[in-house]
Formats: sequence, structure tokens, C-alpha cells
Amino acid sequence: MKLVCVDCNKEVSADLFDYQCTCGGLFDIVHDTAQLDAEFLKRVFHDRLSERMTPYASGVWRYKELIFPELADEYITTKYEGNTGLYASEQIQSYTGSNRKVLLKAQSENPSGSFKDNGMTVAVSHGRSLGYQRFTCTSTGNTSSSLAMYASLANQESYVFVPNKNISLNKVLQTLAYGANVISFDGTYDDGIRFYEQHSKELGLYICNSINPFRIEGQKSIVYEIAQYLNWNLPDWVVIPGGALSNVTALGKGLQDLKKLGFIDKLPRVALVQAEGASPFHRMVAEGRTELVPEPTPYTRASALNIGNPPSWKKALRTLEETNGVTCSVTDQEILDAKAWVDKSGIGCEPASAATVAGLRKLIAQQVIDKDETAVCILTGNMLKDTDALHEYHLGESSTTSYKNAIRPAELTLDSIQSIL
Ligand SMILES: Cc1ncc(COP(=O)(O)O)c(C=O)c1O
Ligand SMILES: N[C@@H](CCOP(=O)(O)O)C(=O)O
Repeated sequence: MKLVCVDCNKEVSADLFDYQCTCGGLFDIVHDTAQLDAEFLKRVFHDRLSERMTPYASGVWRYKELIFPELADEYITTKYEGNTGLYASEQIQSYTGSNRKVLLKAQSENPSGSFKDNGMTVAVSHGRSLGYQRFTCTSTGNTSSSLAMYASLANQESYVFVPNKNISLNKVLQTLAYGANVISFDGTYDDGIRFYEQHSKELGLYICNSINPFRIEGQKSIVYEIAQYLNWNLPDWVVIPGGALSNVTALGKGLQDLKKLGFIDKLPRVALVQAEGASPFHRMVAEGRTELVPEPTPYTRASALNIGNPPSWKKALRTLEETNGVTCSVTDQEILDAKAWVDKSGIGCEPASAATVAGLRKLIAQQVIDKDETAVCILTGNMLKDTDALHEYHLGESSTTSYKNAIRPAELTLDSIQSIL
């Protein structure tokens, strides 16, 4: 490989990296292909692509035997979901006060931008195998975007019900753009679920919310992936946010599978973090009760967690009991500050996901989690899912943090830019 000037044809070694030739022209990169064996390369490229082209390249369907072994491949509707990054972040280590590098599992890298894809690929595939052509959900926006994406991919119709306030417009737009029929209603996610519980049979639609156990089966793959990436050695703690409590349920089921199969020796402890304004499960655990008292008017800025009556609470309790788990709640300000750190670490997430990092910081400060223990935080959604939250935090008048005035105007002169560096 060498650099060749487009103006004067001067050749320079690529090791002497530069942007411009001495004559002022730009460089092209020119490869030496004479030595390459084209047939060999074609085979290598073919092998690499064929791995990518089967459903088993998906980070969900790779584990089909543990998720839905009976499903015929023809029904699999996949966008190669999963295979999301697992990052060790020194910045988040320092923010949380841990002595160990904190791992972040970026479910935000899924095709529709949230962990819902891990479950939705399985639900939609299952619905199709039963002959359904119309799919539905109620949603604060991520479940609906994911459903809309898979339904359209399978050339099926989707009908989604979204609350008419306190959810992110970006998610509704994403859902619309993927082609769903979007119906907004005056109420919360909880009202939507209550409606389904009463009318699912008459509707004749395939329900893709997490009351559908096939969603949970797909979401188990998140912890399988974490374990596989870490060569089946899980950290001491898995920290996860909780709203409807489907994901913590899936985590618990996935961990049990891995333990039963002997892939892992012991279960990590689970820390479930809820937003203070929508924390009925945490309150139940903290008060030592065994019955959940729903919150009639949940509110948190982390809109994905705006759930007062989580349908999966009994299953979630099972996960906590089996893993000697803990719960905690964090304020919206703690969530948004933690989110700013996750964003700044280069990974990024939406507010609901950052509850994990805020929770880890709090649990370390309270010495519930030891500074020397290892932890992975599950980041459930993408930072662009809620650009209003970014706007409010970084540019809004109400911002009280160090990010205020973070965007400074500068002239494009060397002095001006150097004075910022
Ligand atoms: C981005 C995001 N994080 C976390 C959650 C909470 O997960 P769960 O409802 O499974 O508890 C949701 C929605 O449910 C979500 O959309
Ligand atoms: N945040 C969720 C709410 C929970 O939905 P479910 O899929 O677990 O039923 C959303 O994106 O709608």
C-alpha cells in the first residue's frame, strides 16, 4: 500500500502518513494487488459472507436450541440482532467508584436500537409460525419500534398503541416510519396491558408485549452472549434496569439455563434498578412485602420505565430470589447524570439504560456492592432514541450540571481552536 498524489503522481510510503502532498494535492491510497491470489480471496470473502447470511449469525438464533428448538427455519424473521458490543469502560469505573473496570453491554446496537429486538425476533417468528398476519403491542416506544420493524420485514401488519404523553417522539416516529399503524391513547402502558388482558381473544391479533413468553425466551440470549464473550466467566454482578420487568425475568431464566448446562459454575448476583417515580417493585422488596402494590400515576423522565404495574413482577421476584439479588431506585437527575457519563464514554444510551450505571454507583456507595467486585451493566437503548433528553440536558435552561454551556462557539482560526484544546 502506498500514497499517490492525485495532482503530481508522487508516490510516498503509507507509513509516512500525511493528508497532502508537498505540491498541495490530495493523496490516494493505492494497493499492490499483483501479488494477490484472486481465487483464494474469493473463497475467503465467500466464507465470511456466508457466515453472515444464515439466521444463525444472529446473536439470538445462534442459541436456537435453548430458545425455540421446534421452530422451522422458514419462519425465522431476523435482522441479525444481538451480537452487540461488550465494552470495558474506565470512565464508568471512575464514575461508579469501582476498583474494577465496569463492563457495559450495549443492546443499543441492535437494529432498532434497543434490547427489544432480542425478544421481538422470536415473538414475530412464533406468530408467523401460527399463521398470524397482524401483530400488536402497547408501548412506550421501543417495543413498538421493534415490532414495527420485524412486522414490516416479514411483510405483515402491525398495530401499536402508544400513550399520548410522556414518551419520546423519536420512538413514535421510528415506529411510524417502519410502517406501523400507530394509535395513541390517553393513559399509560399499564392501561394498554390491562386492555389486552381483557380483550386479547376478541382482537385476534398476536400480542408482542412481554406478557408473551416467547419475548422472554429471546431476551435470554443477552446473558448468553455476555457469558460467551467472557468465555463463560460471568462477573460478580449483573445490573439491569426494570420497568415491565421482562428483561430481569429473561436474565434470570438465561442464567438458570447456563447453570443447568454447566456452562457457568455459579450464578452472578442481579441488581435491579428502577426509576424512583416508577418503582413499585423496588418498594415491595425494600418494604419486605410479597405482593406488588401498583403505582397508579408512574412518572420518570426515563420514559421507557414509566410503568406502575409491571406484568412480570412475580417472575422477576423469582430471579431476585434465585440470584440473591438486590433492588434499588435512582432519581431522574441521577439517571441523567449517569447517562451523560455513558454518552461521554463513547458508548451512549437512552435515559432508562443509564439507570444501571446510576444504580451501580449508588450500590457501591452504600457498600451493597463491593468496590472490588466485578459488574456488567446492561444498556438497553440507544442514545438517539430520546433526543429531547439530550437537548434538555446539554442545551436546556434547567440543566444544573457541568454540562451547562458545554457547546461553546468558536471561530475557525488556529488560535481560537487551540485555546479550546
Ligand atoms: C430502553 C429500555 N430500558 C429498560 C426497559 C425496562 O425493561 P423491562 O420493561 O423489561 O423491565 C425498557 C422497556 O421496557 C426500555 O425500553
Ligand atoms: N419500555 C417498554 C415498555 C415495556 O414493554 P414490554 O415490551 O415489556 O411489554 C416499551 O418499549 O414499550
